[in-house]
Amino acid sequence: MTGTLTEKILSRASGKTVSPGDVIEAKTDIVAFHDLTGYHVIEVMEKANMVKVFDKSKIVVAFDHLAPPPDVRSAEIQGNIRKFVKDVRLPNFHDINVGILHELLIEKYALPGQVIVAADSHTTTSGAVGAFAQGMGASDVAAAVITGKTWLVVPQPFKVQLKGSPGKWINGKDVALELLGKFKADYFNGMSIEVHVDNPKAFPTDYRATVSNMGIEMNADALMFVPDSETKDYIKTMRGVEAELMTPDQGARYTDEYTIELNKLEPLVAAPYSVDNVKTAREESKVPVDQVYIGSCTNGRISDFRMAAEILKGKKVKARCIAIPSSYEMFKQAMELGYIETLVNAGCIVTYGTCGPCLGGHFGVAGPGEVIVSTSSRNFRGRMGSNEAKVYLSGPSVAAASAATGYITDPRDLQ
Ligand SMILES: CC(C)[C@H](C(=O)O)[C@@H](O)C(=O)O
Ligand code: SF4
Repeated sequence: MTGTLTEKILSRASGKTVSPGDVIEAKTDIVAFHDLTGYHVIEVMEKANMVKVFDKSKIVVAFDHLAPPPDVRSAEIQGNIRKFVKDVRLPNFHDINVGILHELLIEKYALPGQVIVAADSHTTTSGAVGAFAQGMGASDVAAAVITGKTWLVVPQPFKVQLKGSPGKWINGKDVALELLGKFKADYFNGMSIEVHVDNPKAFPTDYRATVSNMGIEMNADALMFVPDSETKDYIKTMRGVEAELMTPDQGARYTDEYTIELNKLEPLVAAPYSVDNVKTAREESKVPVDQVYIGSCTNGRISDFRMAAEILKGKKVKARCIAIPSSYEMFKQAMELGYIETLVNAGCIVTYGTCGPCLGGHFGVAGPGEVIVSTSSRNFRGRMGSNEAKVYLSGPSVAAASAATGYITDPRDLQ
């Protein structure tokens, strides 16, 4: 058999050789939920009178959407989930001070070759380390929590090849937006995207996580990076673990493929109101900006804060700027490296470990008529607050440069 990564992972997980289109039952290596959907997952289990867990060590719970609770209802929901976690004695529980679920999954749990399901669409993020990771609804996740199994349709594999090295201000977001601009938001429906990186160190795990995260915006079932030396180093550095790499076989057959020359990419944005309304940042440079958000499970990692700090060093922001590293670990690293100090001196508001403004939840909801530049995942109408707000998605360099000037700005155009 000459399998793709998708086929190899799903063959292992189902105990038989699979092909695209097969409906399979797969063993799950990690099952996860957060506060907002966890509430429903537990409700489904309770209503079915099946409050049991297939393997406590394989369940991950994190509070992020409602962290810290913005209202009484959120505090109540978190209280109920805390009680569940305590009653069932789940060891992998992360309260409001640890981070966004998807960030914690790649920092602490996900491994190449695993099957991961979680009650959140951006579960694809764990594809950054070569896991087949898919978001599911609360009932499917409840079933996986109870049985350790899930059902899947084996997707059609699509290959993306990344060649060369990206320019100074380019990161994973520009690759994700390049794919969205080229193929549009529904093209990859029923497919899994496998990204092969020619030069592993030129495209680190932080960047990969952004692309995998946006896999769901492309409608892909999964977006996995073929694990390589960079994956091994990342897992070793973050957890001290030697990861085993599962990779596609030589000669694996893909439905189609597409090559991106990283050095040709320009800083991109997705203009309102769609993730695939992609333009260069320069094309939108006349647009005045009210608020900038640097953070989320899409782009809240240390390399994002490095870029933002490099741009904002010694400057004062001209648009309100909210900056939220995606976890305690990312915040701590950013603090130790001086990035938090740089951002605070530039006039940014900084906290950590919340989804907050990404989904218009709290900590900086967009008002009517406001223009927001955000490093997060989605820009549809109403996503970050008012239906009359306009959200432009970008990577951290465009976001920070836009905060510095008060207009959408390509970082290469900064004085
Ligand atoms: C609230 C949750 C169900 C949702 C998701 O599934 O993605 C959220 O995280 C988002 O980004 O829109
Ligand atoms: S940060 Fe945004 S995209 Fe990520 S899980 Fe939270 S709401 Fe969803």
